[in-house]
Amino acid sequence: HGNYYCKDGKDVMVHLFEWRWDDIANECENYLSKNGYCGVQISPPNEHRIIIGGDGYKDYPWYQRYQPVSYKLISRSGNEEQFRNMVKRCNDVGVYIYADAVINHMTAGGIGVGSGGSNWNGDNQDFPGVPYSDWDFHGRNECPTEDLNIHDYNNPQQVRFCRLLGLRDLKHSKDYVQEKIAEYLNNLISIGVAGFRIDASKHMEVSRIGEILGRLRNLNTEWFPAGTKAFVFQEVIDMGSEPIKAEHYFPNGRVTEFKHCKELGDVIRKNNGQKLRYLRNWGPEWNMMPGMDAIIFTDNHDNQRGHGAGGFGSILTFFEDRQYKIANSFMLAWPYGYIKIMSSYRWNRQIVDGQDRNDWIGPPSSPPGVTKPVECFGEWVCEHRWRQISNMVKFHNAAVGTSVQNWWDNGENAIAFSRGNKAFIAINNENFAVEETFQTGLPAGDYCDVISSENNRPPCSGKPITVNGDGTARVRIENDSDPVVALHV
Ligand SMILES: O=C(NCCCOc1c(-c2ccc(O)c(O)c2)oc2cc(O)cc(O)c2c1=O)[C@@H]1CCCN1C(=O)/C=C/c1ccc(O)c(O)c1
Ligand SMILES: [Ca+2]
Repeated sequence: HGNYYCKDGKDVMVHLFEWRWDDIANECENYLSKNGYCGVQISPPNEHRIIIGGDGYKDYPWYQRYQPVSYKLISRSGNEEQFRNMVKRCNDVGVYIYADAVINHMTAGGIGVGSGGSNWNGDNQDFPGVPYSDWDFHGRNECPTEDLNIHDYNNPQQVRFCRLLGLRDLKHSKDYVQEKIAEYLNNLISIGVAGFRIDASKHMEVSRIGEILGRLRNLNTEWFPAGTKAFVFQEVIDMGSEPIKAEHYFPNGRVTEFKHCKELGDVIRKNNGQKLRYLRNWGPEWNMMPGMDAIIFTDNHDNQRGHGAGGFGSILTFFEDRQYKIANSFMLAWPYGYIKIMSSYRWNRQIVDGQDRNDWIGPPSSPPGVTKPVECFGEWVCEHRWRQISNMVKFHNAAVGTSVQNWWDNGENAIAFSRGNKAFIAINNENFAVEETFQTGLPAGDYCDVISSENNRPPCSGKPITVNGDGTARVRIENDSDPVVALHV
């Protein structure tokens, strides 16, 4: 489904996790459109539950956005008018919006009022804001477990038809349910949204997702060519140990490749004695899905908090900034998959017995529960603005369509390669500096290392690099906080 994915060879997306719509609109105009980004994954725009844990603990957790109350466009990120404004302003500068579609479920048990003022009652599965009623959800007829919750991820029937952590599970076999979901997604499309992340796809049957996608209209011709279909990627957390596989979902569109972030984290952390030179055959030979089907990332909103594959031992995050820059530099330099850069907010991580006690904490807010405007590099990490990452997006765009050539490694944890005659990168994950004369594949001339410099050509605010007539260059890669050197035309 959907082949629309930006244009002019750009294809890097950023997940502006928990950002407000007004702030995203500003970021599209002021930064993303000027730095080679072409897509934004936004937090779920629909009305959601407001979770108060009580006595200040677990109040307004980030995952309240993943408990829908209705499909009204009123959430912690803003109202419908602000949403429309954001989509228009971003589309007008060629940065497209991919909405996080939470369509497997509604809230868990309990009752309350959602972020848009709609009443909801999870106990008797009544969501008047849609409306959904009891018969729109899976029950004893479909789910085999006593408490209607998922207990066994090796049982596809439980995974699809029982409740994920008590979340009321929509019955997608019903025409009405498919109609309401399609109505929601088509509303987003008519506003100008370019595609969707289908949340918790593992918990829906492939065919039902396909039927829902079959009900979608083509993209809005104010910004997209007539007949363009939504770009869809499905979240399927598949680390290879469960019967439900990512490739089952290929007929519907692309799929998140969670093996990517775990394996890359393990290599860069040197887990089990792994070496950077192992990345020479990075891609399907590492048991990952074909690049054309893969949405890849170094971390995401869930596993950056220690959940999911590998816990804290594998996934790299902004907390591990030196290794994180290596991971993102490599990901952006290597020709595999569709890349999604994570952009986070800071929280007070407190790992106790392998679990972050604060893994629930929501975005910066004042008063509690009301998200603050974004200020990069303070409470908002803005990884996508880090020079070492955003300049590598430009590297990625300059290298589009070229293959890996001139691979070099020192047998251990220092590697280098070029991308055709467009770009060259050297990465040093040793604990000593590396200095070599490399074949860069680049035309002779003066370049700037884009990891330390703003520009790729002189005048250089960082390291100048001269490429000789034979394409070689003498390069020294420190083992400091920026252990990468990258050049591109
Ligand atoms: O301990 C938790 N969850 C139990 C582990 C199951 O994790 C969840 C998974 C999940 C995890 C691993 C899998 O292999 C899998 O198929 C599904 O997907 C979700 C998707 C949602 O839309 C809403 C959710 O609450 C969840 C969820 O709880 C905490 C507290 C509640 C939310 N949560 C969380 O940890 C929330 C996690 C979360 C939320 C949104 C996501 O898109 C996501 O991928 C994970
Ligand atoms: Ca389900």
